Amino acid sequence: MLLNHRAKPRTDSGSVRTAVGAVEDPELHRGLAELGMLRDVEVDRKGRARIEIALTTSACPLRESLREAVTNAATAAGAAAVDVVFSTMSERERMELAGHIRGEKPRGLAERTRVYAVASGKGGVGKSSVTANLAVALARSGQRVGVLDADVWGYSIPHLFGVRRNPIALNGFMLPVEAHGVRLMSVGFFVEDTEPVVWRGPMLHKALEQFLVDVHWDDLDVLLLDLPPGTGDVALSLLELVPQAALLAVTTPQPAAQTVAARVGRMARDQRMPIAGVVENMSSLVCGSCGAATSLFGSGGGQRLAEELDVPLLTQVPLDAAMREAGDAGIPVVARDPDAPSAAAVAKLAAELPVVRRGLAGIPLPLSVV
Ligand SMILES: Nc1ncnc2c1ncn2[C@@H]1O[C@H](COP(=O)(O)OP(=O)(O)OP(=O)(O)O)[C@@H](O)[C@H]1O
Repeated sequence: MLLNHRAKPRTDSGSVRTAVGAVEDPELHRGLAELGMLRDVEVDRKGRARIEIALTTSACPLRESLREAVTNAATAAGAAAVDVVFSTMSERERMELAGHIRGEKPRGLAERTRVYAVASGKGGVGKSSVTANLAVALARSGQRVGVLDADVWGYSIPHLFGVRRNPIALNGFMLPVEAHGVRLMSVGFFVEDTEPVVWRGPMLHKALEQFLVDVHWDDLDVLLLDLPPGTGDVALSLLELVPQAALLAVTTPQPAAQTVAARVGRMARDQRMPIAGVVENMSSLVCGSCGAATSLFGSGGGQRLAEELDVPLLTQVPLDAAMREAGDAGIPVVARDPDAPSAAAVAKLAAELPVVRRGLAGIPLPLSVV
């Protein structure tokens, strides 16, 4: 009697399909099968898999990271070799996908999202660096975090996160760009670095509104708003658009910085915006070899501002070359060098960030009755 000794296939198309279907799209945060992005899956007798993935756009910037995730999932399911081929969704399929996403959850911000407006009296005190690092630290603690770069003239969030690409647009809404586990939206994604951006009042308000409403933030735990320095139109527009926001005031220890930061604090008070606390940045310079601390910008500014506003001084971030280098490299220091003194100070801020809610009594809400 002849026995069939042919080896059993290592896997089959059903197992590979199940494994790959569960791979999450990096920006839509749903499985590829659910999103209708997983098309043909063929596995030959030798266990070689050919997998077709339909992208939302042919210029999808996440093509390579998807290829890697799909290959890993198929390999884990037993495929001996994996060939990932990409196609592009038709307009109709994109509309269906948009409807599916929109139908599940409302666009814009979820009601439960905690919003912090990070503000400073003047430029250059490290407001954007604090925002970027706080966001990464919160994301690393397991929270869903977004950053809206509302510093519309001096946007630096794309640079600090090392990303610059157009967000994917899906029939009437945009997906935030994701980096280091944080969802980002910035004017900087739409313009060339050297291009001047000119805003006129109503246009500015409209753009901020779009960034809040037409972006699929998708049920964030925390949204950080990186405000332009000072007390200008952007701050006022955002207060109107996001009435639940709380202020996080960033200052250096210098008396001059503290005085102008106090103005921002008073503006918040006038608008009945709660103040979560004060962050003192560039506090002291710690010598790498001997550990001695030098107060380059003086001392006590953060504490005085906290007392003046009657809120806690949440953390003191030292002047740290690691923070500057990380910013220049486009990798926030919390991710690049978590043991650096500046990273530790921001991690403390993330761990102790107070939850504050504004009492909405007596405040006109941007709602209309239909
Ligand atoms: N704690 C720190 N130690 C060392 N360098 C820092 C620190 N904080 C910020 N910097 C550096 O200072 C510069 C200004 O920081 P950043 O852009 O975050 O300030 P900003 O207040 O947001 O400025 P602007 O409002 O003008 O955009 C950057 O080069 C940044 O890397």
